[in-house]
Amino acid sequence: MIYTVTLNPSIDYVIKLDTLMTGSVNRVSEEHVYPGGKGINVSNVLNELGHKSIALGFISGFTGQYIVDTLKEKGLESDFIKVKDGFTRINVKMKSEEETEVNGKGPKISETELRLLFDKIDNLNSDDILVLAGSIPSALDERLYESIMAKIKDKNIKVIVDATKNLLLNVLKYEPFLIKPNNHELEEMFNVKLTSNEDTVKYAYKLREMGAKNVLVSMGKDGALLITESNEVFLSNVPKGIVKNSVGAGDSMVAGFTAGYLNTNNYEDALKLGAASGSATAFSNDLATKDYIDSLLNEIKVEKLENILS
Ligand SMILES: Nc1ncnc2c1ncn2[C@@H]1O[C@H](COP(=O)(O)OP(=O)(O)O)[C@@H](O)[C@H]1O
Ligand SMILES: O=P(O)(O)OC[C@H]1O[C@](O)(COP(=O)(O)O)[C@@H](O)[C@@H]1O
Repeated sequence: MIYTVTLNPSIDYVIKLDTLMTGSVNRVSEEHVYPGGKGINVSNVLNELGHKSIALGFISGFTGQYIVDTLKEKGLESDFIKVKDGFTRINVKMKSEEETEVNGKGPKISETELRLLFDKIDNLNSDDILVLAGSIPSALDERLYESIMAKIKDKNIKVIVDATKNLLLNVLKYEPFLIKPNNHELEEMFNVKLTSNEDTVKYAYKLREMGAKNVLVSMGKDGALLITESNEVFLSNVPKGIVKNSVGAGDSMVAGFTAGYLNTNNYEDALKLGAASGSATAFSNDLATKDYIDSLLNEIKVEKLENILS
């Protein structure tokens, strides 16, 4: 079974405005509400691609209930822990000339509630896949993903981590199966400016050397680079399309990659399905549908880059 963990889910309130003017009243031209948070998005797109998963994490209040209800309506399985404090956050995504995001903080998680999550993770078996994705509520320890991985390290579970900075760097010693930073997060981690594929591969390879088995760097409209566990390097393009809402593109890529790998055990196929899923979401208001992903697949070209690792 695939388990996704979203410690800090969200309702994504996506609005479109012709112009965003700070300091004045703005009126939206379009508005959409989606259950969000990285692990939940991964579960959604996995479901589209025919792979069942169980969404774990913490929810709270009326906003949390909306997430549970919506996932249920879509036929997704979840096993969230209901926390007492506050409410599941609302993340505002504003689309005008530029994309502006305001992400909420999320509720406080108590020690007892956290222990309940560890109990659930304790029940995972060696054939399972665990996706740890997104930020953690501010009151929780930055080493939380690390503690989860330490707990399951002898179980041979494939762990996929999509997180930033120390949250990600701290887990590398436990050799996650896949990590997916985007190019900006990679720059931030090494305090560098990446100006070429060679540069990106160089820094992505450092994450391989620090323990990650496969490193997938998503680069928005410039596609994605993958360094596999046998140090093969692949570059994927992006298909043609009009960007509507790139929120969730990275999560869709993680889901597509995971589904592709499970389908054929082949990293090129995984990258292709990941790239098609990411772009299909970027070209949609909501997350990608299977039909749309399938229709973009034959436009995805994956190129093997030789002699790029020095
Ligand atoms: N503007 C875009 N045009 C086409 N494809 C895109 C676009 N933005 C994202 N994608 C696809 O989705 C993937 C993940 O997007 P990215 O923005 O890099 O991730 P994240 O959401 O984690 O920042 C990209 O590697 C690409 O395949
Ligand atoms: O947990 P974080 O890092 O605050 O991110 C949460 C946000 O990320 C998303 O999961 C989208 O992530 P991506 O655009 O990186 O795929 C939104 O649904 C959510 O609002």
